[in-house]
Amino acid sequence: MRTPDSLSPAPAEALLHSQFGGWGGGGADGSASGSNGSSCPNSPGSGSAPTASSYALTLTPSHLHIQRLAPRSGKEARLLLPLAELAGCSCPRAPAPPLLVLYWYPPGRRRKGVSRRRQVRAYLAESRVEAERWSAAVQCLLRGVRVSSTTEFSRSLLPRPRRLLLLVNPFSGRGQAMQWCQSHILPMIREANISYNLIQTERQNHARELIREISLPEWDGIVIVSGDGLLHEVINGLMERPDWEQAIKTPVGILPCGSGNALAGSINHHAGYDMCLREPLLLNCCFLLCRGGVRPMDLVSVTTSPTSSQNGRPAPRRLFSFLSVAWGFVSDVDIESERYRGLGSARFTLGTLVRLASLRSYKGRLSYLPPCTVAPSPDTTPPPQKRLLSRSITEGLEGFCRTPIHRTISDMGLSEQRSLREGERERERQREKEERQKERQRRRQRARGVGVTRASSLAEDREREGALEAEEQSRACGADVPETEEMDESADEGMSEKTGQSEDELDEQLSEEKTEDTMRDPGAEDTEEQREGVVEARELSEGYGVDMGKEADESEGCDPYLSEQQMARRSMRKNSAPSSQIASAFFGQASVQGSSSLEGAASYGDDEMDMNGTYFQGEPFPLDVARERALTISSPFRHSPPLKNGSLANAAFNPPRDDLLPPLDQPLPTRDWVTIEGDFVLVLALYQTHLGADLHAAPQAKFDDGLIHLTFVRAGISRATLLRLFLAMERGAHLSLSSPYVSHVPARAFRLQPLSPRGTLTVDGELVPYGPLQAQVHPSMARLIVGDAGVTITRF
Ligand SMILES: Nc1ncnc2c1ncn2[C@@H]1O[C@H](COP(=O)(O)OP(=O)(O)OP(=O)(O)O)[C@@H](O)[C@H]1O
Repeated sequence: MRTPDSLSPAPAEALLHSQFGGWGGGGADGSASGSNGSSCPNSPGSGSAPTASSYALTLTPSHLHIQRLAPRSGKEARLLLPLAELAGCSCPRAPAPPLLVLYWYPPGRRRKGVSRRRQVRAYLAESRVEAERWSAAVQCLLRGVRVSSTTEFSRSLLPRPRRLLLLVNPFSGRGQAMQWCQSHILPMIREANISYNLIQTERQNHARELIREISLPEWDGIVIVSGDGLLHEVINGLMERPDWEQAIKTPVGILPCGSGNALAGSINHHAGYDMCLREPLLLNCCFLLCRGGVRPMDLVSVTTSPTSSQNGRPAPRRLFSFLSVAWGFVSDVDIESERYRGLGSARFTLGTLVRLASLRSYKGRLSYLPPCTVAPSPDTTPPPQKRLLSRSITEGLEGFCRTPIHRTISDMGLSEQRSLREGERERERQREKEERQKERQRRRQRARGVGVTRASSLAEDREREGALEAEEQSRACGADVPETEEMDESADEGMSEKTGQSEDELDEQLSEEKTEDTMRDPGAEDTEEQREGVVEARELSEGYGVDMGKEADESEGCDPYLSEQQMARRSMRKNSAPSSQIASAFFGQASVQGSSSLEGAASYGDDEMDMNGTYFQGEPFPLDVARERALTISSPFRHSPPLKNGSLANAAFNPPRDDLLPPLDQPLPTRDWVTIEGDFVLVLALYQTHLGADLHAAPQAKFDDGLIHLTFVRAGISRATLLRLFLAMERGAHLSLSSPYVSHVPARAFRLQPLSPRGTLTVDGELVPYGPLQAQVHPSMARLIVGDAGVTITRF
């Protein structure tokens, strides 16, 4: 029996005080308690019986104080039972004896993976009326009913029992969902006096269809017993209803039976519990569900590339996400590790090792809108005037590790330029030129070992491209091309970003692991090591009894082991891919293939899926500068009609507008947006604290902070550093890991334009068409059942 320091409640705190007899006698401490449900006093014929013990019970708003009176009363015979650890309470009907039954789930010892234990404690009241009074009082406190020491407790004070719709995916995770329902979930839910209806899903999208149709007022909450994928269906089913505004306010909950269980990990963390997996995690989440606290949760509206034509015209798809958007390493691991599903959450560990062994990078452009800056108070110095014409330059990426850079905007601001007077333009050009020179100077210093990495600017890429092409032409004509400083530098920059001896790598090699290889070093040793890595991963997987199959890998156009020259040229061209290509993809323009593959337009409508379920584009992005400029000065999105797209297009209602984003086929606003362009190992947008139950990837996130937490890792990072990043992520300690390749920034919206022709994109772990994608947060749109921790807004 636990003996806390101050056991006796202050008299003013006491709501009820009575004497009870003992029941059952199974407790090791001699108290009348049963445990683990084997002798549940709910069933009169269960074999339990009155004992000779007697107890004094005192109920306060936060605790139940239990003092054994006989035999052996005293300090050591006291128990302080926090109501926060009770799942429920009951008074079995006649002919059962008048019992007060408490269902207590104290947390396990604070050790990783130790589960909370179920204990049933029963006390025999003098009369049924007394037992019911106590039961009502405890339930009032558990349900948040306002009470005081003068309250006359009775059943009539209680709100009606809660009703939950449980949706179970029997195939999630390792296929244990139904078994865990029987053994853990349903017993606890019954003890909490919750009514439920359980439906097993029969196929993908079954839950989504169901949620679109059902009458929602009948339910106090929709709870999925599965992984995150099924909740994604439910959220989207709710958003596809004509009454979506009301429907999305239905509290949703999750009982983790999947492989990743990211949202469950976030709920577990929010409640203040230690990280755990499998049954301990399930018990924690089920317990929190029974407690019933509800919080607002942000949703992120994601617009993806179209997959199919509607009336001959491809339309973008829109969906709602509660967890993440991933591109590169994270989504690759997620999708490719499907084949190891039998391993449960270990599938991600294995998938990570396999992907690390053959690390890929992807070209692309990431633009994001940082959170609003706080309006300056009158006495503060006004912020420096924004540069009117700026470029997509990212300086000092190491600074990104902690602070967002807000000042960088795209170079597509032709509409802004128009408003400049001639003189201003001239001064601006001059300033730009000076800045470019300074930048070159800085880069030279960095290349000597003290620098930081940078993203290539669109304008500079074009410059380089032009210079390179001119050089090529001259060479083709047999001309002797003078190697000016400008040319040297451009080529050098271009090459340095593409080769194993990049300035960034120099940094990292110098600072942390001089002997380590980097992923894009084309050297023979590197390739050898990669092969070894694959072999190791294969051996590991064989150890698990898993057939790894053939790696889907290294498609044309993104082979990291091309010659330096090829790499530099190819990437220069692709980095310059403009937003016009998105437009042409949507509207089928410029679909004619030119003689050069670079002149054709990519068509997202032609997305294909390979054997691994990976979407890829048939063609790389071509460059169409004229079209891009035309689009750049087109009208801003604010005047455009609300999006009507994807599965929501046919509905006779308006889904919430993405007011921060233009349509996907139009350029982003020039103000406030930051654009980073180059080679990425991964881009991850997360809005929960956890990416998996054991991956604390965004410790700073809150359910309703109105933020998307972006993490991006740029090419050049070594495998060792990437592995360290993921290992540190388990503890949420990765934010302090300093690498110039790793950046963490908050955002309200972002756009991702993959420029590599092949890759995987996932939303909440579900595969979506590969191609441009954009997203915007909609703060506090949904409601999540999270239990008691934090500020409880309401109870369901
Ligand atoms: N009865 C079913 N049969 C086949 N697929 C289903 C069924 N019910 C749901 N699905 C789909 O299965 C996919 C995976 O489900 P879910 O995410 O719940 O499990 P998981 O992948 O094991 O977990 P996690 O997403 O946490 O890794 C989802 O896309 C979901 O839509």
